[in-house]
Amino acid sequence: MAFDVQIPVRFKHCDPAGIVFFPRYFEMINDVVEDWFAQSLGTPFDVLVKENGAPTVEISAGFTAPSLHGDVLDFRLAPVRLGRSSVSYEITAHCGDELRLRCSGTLVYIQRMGKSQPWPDSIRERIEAQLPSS
Ligand SMILES: CC(C)(COP(=O)(O)OP(=O)(O)OC[C@H]1O[C@@H](n2cnc3c(N)ncnc32)[C@H](O)[C@@H]1OP(=O)(O)O)[C@@H](O)C(=O)NCCC(=O)NCCSC(=O)c1cc(O)c2ccccc2c1O
Repeated sequence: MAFDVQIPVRFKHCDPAGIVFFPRYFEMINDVVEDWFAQSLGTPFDVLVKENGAPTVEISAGFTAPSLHGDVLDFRLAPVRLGRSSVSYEITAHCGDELRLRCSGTLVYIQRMGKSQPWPDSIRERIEAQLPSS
């Protein structure tokens, strides 16, 4: 099961050529992950960061076509591997039928500013239910 969210391309995302500048894609990707936690895993980041964190330890992306101011991007996040404290995901963004980006990332549940911690059961159960084999 995947998590879907739309992000409109705004003026703030674009370079002077009118296309999305790549760091803005990484901010969008983080927004998608934040929305996934809040809407699908039952843990908004503002709650999570009070005593914990979820920093990214690995991320890679490929950009297959430019996005323009006014485009609406359909982001899809799917968790692909769940470990003791880590989760790996894949994200795609399409505009209509056109693929704009692919991203793979891993984040780790930590004690605030500290070491990795096992996922709480409430989050683990929700991620497990979304893995491809479920
Ligand atoms: C995150 C670390 C503290 C982990 O180090 P630690 O020594 O505690 O744990 P391990 O090294 O044993 O690994 C635990 C776990 O992670 C997997 N893992 C580690 N590195 C990688 C990697 N490169 N690729 C893939 N997987 C990796 C490892 O296999 C283990 O998996 P298990 O599932 O088996 O447990 C330490 O790595 C660290 O501090 N890294 C730096 C992180 C960082 O600075 N990232 C830069 C951006 S910060 C950021 O993105 C961010 C920060 C926040 O505070 C957030 C808070 C809330 C939400 C989002 C945040 C956020 O995005």
